[in-house]
Amino acid sequence: MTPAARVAAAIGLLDEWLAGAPAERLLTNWARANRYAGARDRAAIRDLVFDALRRCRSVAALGGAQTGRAMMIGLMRARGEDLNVLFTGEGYGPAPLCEAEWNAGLAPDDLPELVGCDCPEALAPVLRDSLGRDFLPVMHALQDRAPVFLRVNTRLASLEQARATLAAEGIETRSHPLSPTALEVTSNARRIQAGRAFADGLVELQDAASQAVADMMPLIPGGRFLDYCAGGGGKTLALAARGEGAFFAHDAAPERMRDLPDRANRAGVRVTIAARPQDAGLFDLVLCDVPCSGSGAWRRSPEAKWRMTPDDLARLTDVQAAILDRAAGLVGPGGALGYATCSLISAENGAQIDAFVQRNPAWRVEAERQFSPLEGGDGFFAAVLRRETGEC
Ligand SMILES: C[S@@+](CC[C@H](N)C(=O)[O-])C[C@H]1O[C@@H](n2cnc3c(N)ncnc32)[C@H](O)[C@@H]1O
Repeated sequence: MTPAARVAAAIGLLDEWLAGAPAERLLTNWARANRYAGARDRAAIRDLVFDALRRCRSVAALGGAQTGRAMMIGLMRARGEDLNVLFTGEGYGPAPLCEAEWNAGLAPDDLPELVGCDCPEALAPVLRDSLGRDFLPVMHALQDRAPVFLRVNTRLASLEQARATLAAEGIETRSHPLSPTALEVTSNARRIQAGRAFADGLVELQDAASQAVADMMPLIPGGRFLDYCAGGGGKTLALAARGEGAFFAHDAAPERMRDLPDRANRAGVRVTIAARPQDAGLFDLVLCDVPCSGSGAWRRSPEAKWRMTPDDLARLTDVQAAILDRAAGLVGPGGALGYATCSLISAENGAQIDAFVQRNPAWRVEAERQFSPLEGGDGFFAAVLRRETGEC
């Protein structure tokens, strides 16, 4: 496909997204319906769609309308591309711009602040409150693609061994200060999942701040550890790679853990799926990586930024509080309760922990940390709590 034909495909997909369809499903269906498109075309179209979604407000304003076509015009304007080359109407490319389109759209310097930083209007007050002076730098950081990070499975390889195996496949990496197991991929990220290092369990795809959250969780040798909101099991595997013990994974939606047994096998660790953790005894650590706004990960999942409402946020904070209260009952004497979100919003983070301690005065905060996208990884929050009296 020509670059112009890819732009035309992205325009169609963005129109469907604006009508309410989820981006991932649209891209999958598009690939099925257009078998002539190769892997490079699919990747390029995906990048165009996601680049536009990260900057949905600003590219629509630069293009002059909230349509797929205007968003692509706006994105190309933001990139300084020549619209006469991409919008020719030749082959499968989009039609040339009409007079009105040439004149439509704001200049970059005229974008209102929230539009220019692609902040959702309804969540702007809580984001401003939560981020303080970092509000604008963080919102601007979330307009760009996230770096690709790997977690080295130090049970199977050292950082240097993993780097060498990756380099032999043309995948260049560098270490990252957020976690001693993190490698930032600097070239050929698309080769990772087909490569040896990945197939042999030496590395997993995992954001560096997500790894740092797992690093913060206290493990004791031979202990019993529960990942209470395990999802795909990224944090379960990061914990299990750190030491010996019995690792359990639970999720209210067990189908999300479908791939976890295979991933654990590949990583050389054992993870027990706990359908009813309340029947599995007490634990030395219960980690609650709770459902959240995902605001720290909006670079990876940009549509969540535009679809989340303040009501959704209020519902989520209720769920988070209920999960913490339930999980606290699964922690044994002297054990720890871990809490994590990939959120930048304090109602889901520090305020949630403060409220938990108010409801449960026997617990104290042992560690607490907000990770900012300005540090390179996703925005994450993590806290470790311990019951002071040892009673349960
Ligand atoms: C942020 S995701 C977890 C991501 C995962 N820990 C990882 O690192 O890949 C939150 C998970 O919480 C699960 N969840 C939602 N409500 C829950 C509940 N009441 N109890 C347990 N899990 C819940 C969701 O199904 C979802 O998989």
